[in-house]
Amino acid sequence: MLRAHTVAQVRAAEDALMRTLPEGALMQRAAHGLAYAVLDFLGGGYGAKVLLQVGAGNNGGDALYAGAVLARRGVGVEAVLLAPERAHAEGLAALEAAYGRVVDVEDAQRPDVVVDGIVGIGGTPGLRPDALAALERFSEVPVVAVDLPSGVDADTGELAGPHVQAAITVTFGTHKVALLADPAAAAAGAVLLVDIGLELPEAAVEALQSEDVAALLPEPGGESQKYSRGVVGVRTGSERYPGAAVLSVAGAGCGLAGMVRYDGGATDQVLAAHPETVSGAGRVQAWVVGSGGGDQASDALTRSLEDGVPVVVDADALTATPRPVGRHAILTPHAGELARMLEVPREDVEAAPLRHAREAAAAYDAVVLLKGRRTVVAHPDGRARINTTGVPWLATAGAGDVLAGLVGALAAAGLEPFDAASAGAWLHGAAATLASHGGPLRASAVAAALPQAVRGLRTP
Ligand SMILES: NC(=O)C1=CN([C@@H]2O[C@H](COP(=O)(O)OP(=O)(O)OC[C@H]3O[C@@H](n4cnc5c(N)ncnc54)[C@H](OP(=O)(O)O)[C@@H]3O)[C@@H](O)[C@H]2O)[C@@H](O)CC1
Ligand SMILES: [K+]
Repeated sequence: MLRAHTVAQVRAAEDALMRTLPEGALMQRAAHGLAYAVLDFLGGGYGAKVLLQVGAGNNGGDALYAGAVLARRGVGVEAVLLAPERAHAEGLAALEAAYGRVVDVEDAQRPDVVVDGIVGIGGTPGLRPDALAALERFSEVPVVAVDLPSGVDADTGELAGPHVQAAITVTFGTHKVALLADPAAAAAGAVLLVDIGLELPEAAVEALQSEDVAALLPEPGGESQKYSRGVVGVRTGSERYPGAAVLSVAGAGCGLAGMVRYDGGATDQVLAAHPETVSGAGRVQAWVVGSGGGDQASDALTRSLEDGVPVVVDADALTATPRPVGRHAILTPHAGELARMLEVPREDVEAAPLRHAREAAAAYDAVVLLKGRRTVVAHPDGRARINTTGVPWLATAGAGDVLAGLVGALAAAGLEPFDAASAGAWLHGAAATLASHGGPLRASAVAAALPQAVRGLRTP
């Protein structure tokens, strides 16, 4: 499991650890990790040039100490001090002892890499004009961010004005929430975690990794039969929108549940595309409702909720969902749908997906899966997971139908709604990566790649 913590949690863990260590030891661990990450990024030290952007706090201290390590490895290191009187004194002395140079920004040479040590977890969101001006001098040069891309809100992943856009972020001790949650996570680039020995409490936000998903997936045994593996019922699509039914049944038919039952208005098309589907009402262990259901979606939702089994609620059924609906429901909106459900502008949801997913989970007392580049799964008890698999090509019509069906199959197989939603999002993204091969994809190809994504988890 990849874990992200809040600033308060990191501060408490740092304080506890610092009491047991010699002064400055933690910063040395951080700075060495940072320096070696920069060397890797540069592909070697000699002849390379690095410019440090150094703020007034310990984030700048990390950059200065790392600069000293780099300078001793043959890198030409220059440092711009944004607050010269308050720059980390020992870090600055270390840099100068290694023949690094302090320069005014207009005198700096064009570097191969800019190191962003402007602010870390002590920063307020946004960038001050002097920092912005210093960054703009070499705006085309890749940035390695120290701990966080400066300017983002560490605890929420929200933005408040200008911020650093990093190629990589080297973070210390644990991931910060902003490194997982969009829109800030999109500013972090690839994230490298340097272990500095912190003992941390339960995470504020998690991201499932392949081994977590593998451990959650159902495992058929010799005794298994189709009913014991779970039946997933699908009430999506209509005569007018048969495609939604075909695609959600394709997701539900990923093979992780024992059987798919279709009980909607596009039976002929579903059976033609997926002959293994059983048609008509009957007992199921989870329902999938909403997508392409048009006017009948609300009725399908009501009937499905009456069964008391988990219900995946998508698209047309979302606005008809009672508030609260209860914890057997898994709501799967995209930003526009969540905006309508919460009666807020869509841009507000896009600017703060984690916050809005949590608000909706609390308001509906249900698991909410908010689709996006970084899909958020929020539990009404406050837990949240963020999905990191997938490719931009996955933003395509019908992909959400496949996801709803897949999550339904996992719930029918016995996963808790929170696990079904987050494992479903992970597999959906992994299947999209396989289907894409770096190029465009169709939603049906994502569904077709699901067994391969599952197989990939099982191969040692
Ligand atoms: N603690 C530890 O053991 C370890 C900590 N480590 C490192 O320390 C970092 C935290 O350091 P920190 O607490 O000194 O705060 P930090 O992020 O440098 O920023 C505070 C300074 O920035 C300024 N400032 C604020 N907002 C700003 C803005 N928008 N734009 C511009 N400036 C702004 C603010 O100035 P002021 O508001 O006072 O003018 C203040 O002086 C952490 O992220 C990690 O990198 C590692 O070495 C591992 C061990
Ligand atoms: K930074």
